[in-house]
Amino acid sequence: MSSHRRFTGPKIIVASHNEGKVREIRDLLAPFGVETVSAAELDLPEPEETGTTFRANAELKALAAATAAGLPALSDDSGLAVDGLDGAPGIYSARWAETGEGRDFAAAMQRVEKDLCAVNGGPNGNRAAKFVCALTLAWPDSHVETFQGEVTGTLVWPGRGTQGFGYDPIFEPDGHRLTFGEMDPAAKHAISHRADAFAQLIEACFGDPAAS
Ligand SMILES: O=c1nc[nH]c2c1ncn2[C@H]1C[C@H](O)[C@@H](COP(=O)(O)OP(=O)(O)OP(=O)(O)O)O1
Ligand SMILES: [Mg+2]
Repeated sequence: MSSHRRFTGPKIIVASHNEGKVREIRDLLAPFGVETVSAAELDLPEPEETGTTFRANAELKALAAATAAGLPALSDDSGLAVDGLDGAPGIYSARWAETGEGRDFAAAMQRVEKDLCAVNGGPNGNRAAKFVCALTLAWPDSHVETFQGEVTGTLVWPGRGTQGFGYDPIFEPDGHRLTFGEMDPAAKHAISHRADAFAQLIEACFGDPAAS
């Protein structure tokens, strides 16, 4: 018997204001016939990410949307954690790109590379990193289910590819020679941190109850 609460649909809020993420989450939910509406489409406010962990931020974003709109909401808090930088930028991955008027990921990637070269004494050395994703499904009564996924890889410089979003051009997942920026969306979805967390969410909250 699973102790997870199941999603009984039909409609879910994708509690994110990041278009790249919303697109990926919609792709990942597509096989389950769930109707989605994004927080941006509902004009929901973007809550301040005051948590100190991916989990805490995912939970506060999903709860804010679910309680405001009276519908189950799915959030994603994610980021790039670089081994040699003690896990930075981590939960600050979006904030490293903040310019005051929008986001500049070219600048954020440059900052990662500069900091890593400073630590390593040059472009070689330990370039291991991972992407982490916490997904929370929250209900209007404040029940939450949270799952965390990750994918390990290596940082390349300069970045390559124009697919995906955020830090994708500099991240080469282990066992692959393409960066996430060079991969087709389907190839990224097969191995990403978001897909890893998603598989756990689907199994716990969307799977066939008779099968568990
Ligand atoms: O697959 C990814 N490929 C590349 N970069 C990624 C990925 N996943 C997270 N990231 C980076 C960029 C993103 O902006 C930040 C997450 O920050 P995070 O606060 O969770 O999301 P966000 O502010 O962009 O949207 P929102 O909070 O409305 O969901 O980490
Ligand atoms: Mg955010």
